[in-house]
Amino acid sequence: MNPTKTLVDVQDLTMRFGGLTALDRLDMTIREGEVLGLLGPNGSGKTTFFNVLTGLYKASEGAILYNGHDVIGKRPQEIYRSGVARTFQRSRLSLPLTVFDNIVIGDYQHMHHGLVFNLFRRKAFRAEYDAYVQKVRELLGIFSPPLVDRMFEPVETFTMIDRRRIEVCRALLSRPRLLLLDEPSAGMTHDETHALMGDILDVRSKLGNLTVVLIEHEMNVIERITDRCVVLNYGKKIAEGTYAHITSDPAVQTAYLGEETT
Ligand SMILES: Nc1ncnc2c1ncn2[C@@H]1O[C@H](COP(=O)(O)OP(=O)(O)OP(=O)(O)O)[C@@H](O)[C@H]1O
Repeated sequence: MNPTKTLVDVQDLTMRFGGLTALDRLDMTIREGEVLGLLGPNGSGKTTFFNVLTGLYKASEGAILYNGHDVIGKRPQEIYRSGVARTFQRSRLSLPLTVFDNIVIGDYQHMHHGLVFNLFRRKAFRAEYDAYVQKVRELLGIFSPPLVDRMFEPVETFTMIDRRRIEVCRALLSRPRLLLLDEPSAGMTHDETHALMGDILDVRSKLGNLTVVLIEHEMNVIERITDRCVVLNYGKKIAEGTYAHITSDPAVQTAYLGEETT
């Protein structure tokens, strides 16, 4: 891990939806190993940036160089396989399914699934299944040990914070190099958020080479866990730097409050 190395280089990135410009000639970098906060008022383009970076949307103009290669035009699975994983603002868990099923679902393209494979290669299927059980057990053991013994229980029996943990584990299953977290604290109490952020910092130090970009409205979370922040407004970058730097920036205060504060 090299904290001065640029992992993602965003160049002149523009995303238009009809007449609306959600990202407007955005230039920014994500450094290897950092926790970067992506901030901005509602509708400023934060989630759109994640959607472009993960291949869900194709940018109108510009480039995103991830590890030196432009991801624009690549399929989401290709980008995922190259080491970019994410969580979503709204929960995407299937509540009746177990923790295990929910975690491996994200990785299903790697599995040799399919009727023919299952029918004629039962042993191979069993071996693959067992390997996944082992992988999930290991990951839960690192990220959230109390969940290990409950990995075959349905997600609907878990608390909100555990559900969020399960979503983060799903994103971590592929052992990504870049983890994108879209408002992980949404719908949780202050204490739950505090605990989840502690887990994320913890897993980062245990897994080693992991870069994190965090979209978050809770400023105390941003202050606690980010190394650097980028602030967007109307799809443009209006500030960049440490938490102390960006919160004292008049342009940021204006964007959030509608007027400058002293
Ligand atoms: N698929 C889409 N089609 C049309 N407009 C979209 C689409 N996705 C996003 N937008 C618009 O792009 C702008 C940026 O949205 P985006 O969701 O990226 O903002 P955000 O900063 O993540 O906001 P929030 O903090 O509320 O989640 C908004 O005006 C939004 O309505």
